[in-house]
Amino acid sequence: MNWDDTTDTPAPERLVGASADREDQAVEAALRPKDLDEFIGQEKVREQLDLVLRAARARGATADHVLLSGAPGLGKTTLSMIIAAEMGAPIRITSGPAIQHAGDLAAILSSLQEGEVLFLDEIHRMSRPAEEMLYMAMEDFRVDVIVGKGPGATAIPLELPPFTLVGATTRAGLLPPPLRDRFGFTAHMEFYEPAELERVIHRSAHLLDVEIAAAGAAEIAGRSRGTPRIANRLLRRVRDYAQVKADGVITKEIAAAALSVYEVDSRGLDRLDRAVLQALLKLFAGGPVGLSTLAVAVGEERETVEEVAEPFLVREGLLARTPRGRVATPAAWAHLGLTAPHGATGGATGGNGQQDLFGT
Ligand SMILES: Nc1ncnc2c1ncn2[C@@H]1O[C@H](COP(=O)(O)OP(=O)(O)OP(=O)(O)O)[C@@H](O)[C@H]1O
Repeated sequence: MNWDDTTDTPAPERLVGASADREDQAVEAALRPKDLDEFIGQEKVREQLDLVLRAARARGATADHVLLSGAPGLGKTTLSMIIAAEMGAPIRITSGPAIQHAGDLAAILSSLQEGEVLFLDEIHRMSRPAEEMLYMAMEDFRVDVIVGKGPGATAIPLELPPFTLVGATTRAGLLPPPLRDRFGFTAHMEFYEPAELERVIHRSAHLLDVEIAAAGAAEIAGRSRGTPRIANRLLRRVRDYAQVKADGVITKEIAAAALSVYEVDSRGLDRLDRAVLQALLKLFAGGPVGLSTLAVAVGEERETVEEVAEPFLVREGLLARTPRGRVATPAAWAHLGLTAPHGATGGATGGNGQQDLFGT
């Protein structure tokens, strides 16, 4: 496998952050499923992809270009490697931010072997000229390399061997339609169900040679935010705790105790998520409150609250973004074990699910 990615390794992140930190990158290779049968969940995507790949193999052809969209850590890189493995093809890995000039892309494309899989992560972040070069490469397996500058510049056509582009994006909506249309198969990856994450955790525990009880895996799965990468990361932290504080076996109690040390609660909220909810409930009676005011109250940047904490709180149904500001839902009061003050705009009558939240 070839790594062309020259972007910086991201700094270590929150324990429940979905992007890969350095430790993830070091261990993930060992935990990646190697073929479609080993890949857990995403049934529809697997079934459809299986058909696409089998048909291409039967024709002796290169597989169609594939676009994978979905949040970080759901298995896009893993699937691209599986596509290459299933096609018996080598894979080259790069990313949109690493391709700033059309020449960068031309260099990669012109060195591809026949049938090779080119994985382009964060394809929505590629520069415009590179993107335009990619259109022709995808469609005609040809690029025009521009030599020289100004009026004397000439385009030299360069034939490419047939290849399969696997593009990955967290933001499919940001892709220009001409690019989106050139993919023969598009798959959207969903967040995983807790039962699927339990299977991911059991599989990883087996590979890491860690003993884990079913209830221990369920405890970790429930806190993993629907994301295999987070499940694997939490498993490693729980393994440390089990090794230091117990006999190395992960039980439900050990998992819960370990994750409370790391301040990851029963729904996967961390310190920042809870600070935002607590401020919203305790200082602003559940809202509505403006984002900037909320950010000042928790001592964080506005962007941090908006981009780091809020998406998961919204997805979990704990916080709503309304035109009048941020509002806590009844589930938020219940989750923090608080009772809404009578008459609070974002108010509920407590943790019993009765509420008049949007009735005002
Ligand atoms: N379906 C799955 N079954 C088992 N393990 C999985 C699955 N999906 C992902 N994983 C594990 O989760 C980790 C992260 O997966 P991967 O790197 O493929 O995510 P990604 O979507 O490419 O993330 P990013 O968008 O940050 O590049 C890997 O270690 C992989 O082993």
